[in-house]
Amino acid sequence: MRTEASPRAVLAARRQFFHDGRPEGPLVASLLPEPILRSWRRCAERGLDSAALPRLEPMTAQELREVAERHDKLRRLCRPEIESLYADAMQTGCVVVLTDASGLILDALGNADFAARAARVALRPGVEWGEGTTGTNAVGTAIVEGRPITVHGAEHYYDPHGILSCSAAPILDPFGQTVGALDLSGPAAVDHRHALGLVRLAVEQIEHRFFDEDFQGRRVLRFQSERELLGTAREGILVFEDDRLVAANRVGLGLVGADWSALGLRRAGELFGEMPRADGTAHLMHTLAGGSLFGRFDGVSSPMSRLTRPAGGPRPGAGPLLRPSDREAVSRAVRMVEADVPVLIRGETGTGKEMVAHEIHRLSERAAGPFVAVNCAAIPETLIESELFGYEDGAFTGARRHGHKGLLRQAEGGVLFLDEIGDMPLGLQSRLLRVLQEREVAPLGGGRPVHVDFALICATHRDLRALVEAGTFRSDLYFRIAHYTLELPALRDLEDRLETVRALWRRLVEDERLSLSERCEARLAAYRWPGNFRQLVGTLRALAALAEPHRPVEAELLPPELSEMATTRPPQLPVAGAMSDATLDVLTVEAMRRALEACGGNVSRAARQLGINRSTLYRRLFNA
Ligand SMILES: Nc1ncnc2c1ncn2[C@@H]1O[C@H](COP(=O)(O)OP(=O)(O)OP(=O)(O)O)[C@@H](O)[C@H]1O
Repeated sequence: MRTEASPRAVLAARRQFFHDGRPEGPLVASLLPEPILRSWRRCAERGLDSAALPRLEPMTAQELREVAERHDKLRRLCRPEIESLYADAMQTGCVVVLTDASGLILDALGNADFAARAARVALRPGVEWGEGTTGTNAVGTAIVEGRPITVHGAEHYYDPHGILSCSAAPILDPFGQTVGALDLSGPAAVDHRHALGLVRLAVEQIEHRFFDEDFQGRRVLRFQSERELLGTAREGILVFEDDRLVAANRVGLGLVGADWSALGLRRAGELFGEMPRADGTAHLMHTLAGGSLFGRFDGVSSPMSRLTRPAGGPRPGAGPLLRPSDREAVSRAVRMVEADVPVLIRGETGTGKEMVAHEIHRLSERAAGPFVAVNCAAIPETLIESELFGYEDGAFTGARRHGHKGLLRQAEGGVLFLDEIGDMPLGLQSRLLRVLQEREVAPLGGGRPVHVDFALICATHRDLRALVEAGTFRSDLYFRIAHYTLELPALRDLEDRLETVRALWRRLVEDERLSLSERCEARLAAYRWPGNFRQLVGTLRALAALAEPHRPVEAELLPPELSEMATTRPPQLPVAGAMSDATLDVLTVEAMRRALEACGGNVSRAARQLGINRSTLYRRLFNA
C-alpha cells in the first residue's frame, strides 16, 4: 500500500501542509503517499492541531477490564498471532498492539524499553487511537481506509508521534465488519520494512480462524487455485445458507471476483458451474467466469438453526460508513444505551438511522440480545397497540384469537428500535411513556403486567419539538426519549462528500481493479442526493456492476440528469389514485431495482430477465 517517501521529503511536505498553510502545495501531493495525505486532510478538516498534544481520555483500570471482557472473543482469536508477533517484537524493539473497531487499545505487548517510550505518547491499553482523536496513525487510518497501512515517523499527524513507525491492518469478521486492528509499532529511527507484511499475514490467519469457531456444521466451501493451499489461511472461504452466500473471507471473495455486497444476495449457482459434493474431499470445480479451482465442501445446513449475524448487526458488507465525528457520537450513544438512557436518532430519509441503530446495538453490551425494529409509520394505527404491547389469549377473535407476546417483550434483553416515532398516535404515546417509567407491559385483554428489560432507540425524520408545540407529540414522552440526540446530517451537507463517495466505493467494491474516474467522483460529490446514503449506495452499486477492471468508470456513464437534478427539487412520490405516468414510472423502476438485486447486481442478467436491453435498464435506474 505504502509508496515510499523519504523522511526528508515528508518533512518538506509537512512544512508546506502545516506551517506554510499550503495544504494543496505541489510538494504535499507529490511527496506524500496518498492515504497519508487523505488522512491529514481529514484531520485538518476536523480542526486537529498537529503541534498540540492529542486530547486523550485514558480509561480507568476497571473500565479497561470491562472493555477487555467485552472483547474476549477477539482477544482469544488473536492470541496465537499476538504471541508469535510478540517474539518478533521483542527482538526488533517493537510492540504488538490489538485494538477494537474504534481503535481503542486492548493489548500492547513487546519490548519493554520501547513500550515505556511508547507509553509516553500514550500507545498503551485503554487509550483510543482512532484517527478522529489521535490524528493520522496506522491503527486509526487503517480502520478508516479499510486496508493495511504503514505510518512512519513524521507522517503521523501529531508531532510527538513522529518517534513511531507503525504498521496496522484492520481485522474483518466473516460478514465484512471491522472488529478490530492489529498493529506492530517500533521506533521511527529503525527500519521495520517487514512489519506490514507480518501484520497482514497475521490478520489473514486471524480472519481465517473466525470460521473454525462460528461456522461448525455449516455449508462451508474452502477453495483455491492450488490444491496445496487448501487448509491454509490462504484458502478462500464462502459460507452458504439455503444456497445463498452469507459469509466469506477476503480471499474467497477475491477468487470469485465479488465483494462484500455479494453477501446475502449471490447464490452458489451464480458463482460456480457446479458445487462439489459435500464429502469433505477436494474436487476440481469451475467458476462461471471460467476459472478452475480446487474446492472442498464441508457440513450441511441445518434448517432449524438459521445463521444470523452475531449480535444481529446490519446486513454484511453494508454496515454504516461512519465519519470520525459520527463514530464518536455512536460511541457515546453506546454508553447511553448501556446506562439505559434512551437515544434519539434524527435525520432525513436514507441518512442511515436504522443502520446506525443496528451499529449501536452491535457495539453495546446488549449485542447478544435481540434487536427489534418497529416502524411506527408502517403499522396500521389499529394494529400498532396490539403489536407493540401484545395481547392475551381470547383478547381478539378470528386469526388473532391466540395470544401474542408483543414486540416490547420480544426485545427483552436487547434493543427496541422505534422508527418514525413522530408518527406514533397520541394515545399510544401515553402507554409507551408508562412502560418506560414503570418498566412493565400489560398485554391487551387484562393480562398481568410483565417486567421488561430493553434499551430504547428511537428515530425520526421530523422535528419532534415542533410536533410537541403543535400538540401532536407528548412533551413528557419527548423529554423521556430525547436525552441524547444523535443528528445524522443530510449527504448534501457533508463537507467531505468527495471523501464519502470514495470511502463508500471502497467499502462496496472490494475488487481493487474497479475504480471511478476523478470526473465521475466529482459529479457524484456535487450532486444533492435527496435520497441521501440510500440513493448514493444504490448508484455506486449500479456503477460497480458496469465497471470493468483497470478502466475507471467515466462520468459519461452518468446520465446528465444526475447533475441537473442537483438544482431541482427532489422528485415527489405520486399520490394514491389513478395510475398516473409518474406512478407507472415509480413501479417500473422499483421492478428494475428488484430484478437487479435478485440477480446479485448483474445488470446483463437482470436486463435479460426483464426482457429489455442493458442500456435501457441502466438509464432507467439512473433516471429514477
Ligand atoms: N452510513 C452509511 N454507510 C453506508 N451505507 C449507508 C449508510 N447510511 C445509509 N446507508 C445505505 O442506505 C440504506 C438506508 O439506510 P437506513 O434504512 O438506515 O436509513 P434511514 O435513515 O433509517 O432511512 P428511512 O428514514 O427512510 O427509514 C442502507 O440500506 C444502506 O445501503
